[in-house]
Amino acid sequence: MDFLYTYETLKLEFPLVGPEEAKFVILGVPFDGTTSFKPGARFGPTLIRHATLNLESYILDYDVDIAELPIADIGDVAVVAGDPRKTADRVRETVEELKRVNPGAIPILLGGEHSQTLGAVEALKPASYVVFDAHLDLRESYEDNPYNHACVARRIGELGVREAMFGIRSGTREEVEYAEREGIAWVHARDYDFDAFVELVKPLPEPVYLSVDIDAFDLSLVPSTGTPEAGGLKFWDVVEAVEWLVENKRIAGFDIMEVAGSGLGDVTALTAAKLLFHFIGAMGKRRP
Ligand SMILES: N=C(N)NCCCCNCCCN
Ligand SMILES: [Mn+2]
Ligand SMILES: [Mn+2]
Repeated sequence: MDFLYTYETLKLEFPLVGPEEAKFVILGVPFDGTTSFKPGARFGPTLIRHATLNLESYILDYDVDIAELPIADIGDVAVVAGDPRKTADRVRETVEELKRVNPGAIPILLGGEHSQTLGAVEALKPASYVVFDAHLDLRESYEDNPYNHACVARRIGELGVREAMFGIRSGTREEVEYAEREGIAWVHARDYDFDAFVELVKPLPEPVYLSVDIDAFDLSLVPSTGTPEAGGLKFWDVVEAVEWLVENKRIAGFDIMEVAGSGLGDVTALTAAKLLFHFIGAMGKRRP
């Protein structure tokens, strides 16, 4: 099947199925047009796919071989250079097209900057948005653009989607006050633990869209990202939360965003690829 806005790319190395029969559908969004500090997230989708070549498809934690699961990869979205809204429109239209041909598919976005999560959320209309991020992303506008990566959670909340954020350690006073006014729950990275995650996420309505801005992890794991911040989360802390979420909530979609880098085998892409495999593996382990 051909999508209006996608083109073929490097693929994962195990047998992939078509988007019509897949359970998981990977879509790259190589966009970094509003990156404000470190560029390179446009290379994220390719770097993550390449990093997966280094990993075993068998997830020994779960006794699941994801190569046996129905996964499709529909390539990357053709971005509109410098325009986060028009590119997110293409993401939205691509995900809408996918859901028309395969309503049961779970889209997995590989970014590319966080602004593009909006397109997937607009298409999927989840009841809740659970996000791991160093940043609140609740700015009204940043660098004269309301669709800047620093505004994505505000745009999503304006759609009426409930939000819970984890790993936060950066934001403005206005964003903190906005979160307070709007009842947006967030946990500072220094206060994060599994119990705090379950306590906030358990009452959220389903389905849930799970977004991981890779800068939620500690800087040692993700040196190549758009707006790096020290003092982040540990890898297995996030995986443990993902496992609980997958087991206890219906998932509308998933993404791993803000993976930048300039070379193959980049540490940040390896972290993202491992997380990707654990998400798919945990979904594969879940009772039908
Ligand atoms: N959501 C985000 N990634 N936010 C980052 C926005 C840019 C913050 N730089 C502020 C620099 C002030 N000197
Ligand atoms: Mn961030
Ligand atoms: Mn973000």
